[in-house]
Amino acid sequence: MNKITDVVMKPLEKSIYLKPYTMHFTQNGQKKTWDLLGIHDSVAIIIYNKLRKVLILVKQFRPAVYLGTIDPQDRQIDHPIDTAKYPPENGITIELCAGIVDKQLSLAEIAREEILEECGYDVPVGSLELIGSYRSGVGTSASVQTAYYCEVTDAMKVTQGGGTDDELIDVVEMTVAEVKDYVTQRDVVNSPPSFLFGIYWFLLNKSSKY
Ligand SMILES: Nc1ncnc2c1ncn2[C@@H]1O[C@H](COP(=O)(O)OP(=O)(O)O[C@H]2O[C@H](CO)[C@@H](O)[C@H](O)[C@H]2O)[C@@H](O)[C@H]1O
Ligand SMILES: [Mg+2]
Repeated sequence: MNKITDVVMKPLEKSIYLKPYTMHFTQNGQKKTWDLLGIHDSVAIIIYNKLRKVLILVKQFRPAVYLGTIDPQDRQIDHPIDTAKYPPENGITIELCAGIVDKQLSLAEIAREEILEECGYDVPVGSLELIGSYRSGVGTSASVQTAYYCEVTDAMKVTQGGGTDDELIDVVEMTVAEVKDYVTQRDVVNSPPSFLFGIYWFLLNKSSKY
């Protein structure tokens, strides 16, 4: 996919993607604090190619997932990460096509753009079926993610996809049987809860129709 080298952790200085805070509050008269990260809202799309009966998914290297595979004593600031001991491939996930809400467009328009940029399908915005919105996390960061369902055909495929600018994304196709095996495996599923939600939503609401 792509070769990851020269990995080293540095302290966060400033970021346009996340804002660290401590919230101070009083609950039932008791003073408390909670450490938090402010992050963007997002959209995610379950894409089904109805002609070839495959789900269209994305595979990419996720630094946060990779970090989670590294023992705390081996990820100290300014100490190079041993990529022989911790293979970067362990940071590669399978996910729904998804993107952050960072433009003045409707959520459905942002979803349409992500489908085109990441997966290469040019879909009419009206073909997106709204599934619903939920909290992306509740511990240290929480934003709203809105999920859509979209059916595509090969005639809508206009590019290879793969993301924009410096994004490196592989488009992956999985049959319903393959995705069922993937989400029910005993090993850790290297995918976020939003992916599991989307796949189970599809299996419950759509897959029996095909
Ligand atoms: N912390 C960071 N540091 C540096 N660059 C960053 C960054 N966050 C974003 N970026 C940049 O912005 C781009 C954002 O990509 P997307 O809009 O496709 O969102 P993404 O799929 O990562 O997350 C969406 O999809 C996944 C689900 O698969 C959700 O977990 C997530 O909340 C949602 O926003 C990245 O490719 C990168 O260039
Ligand atoms: Mg994305």
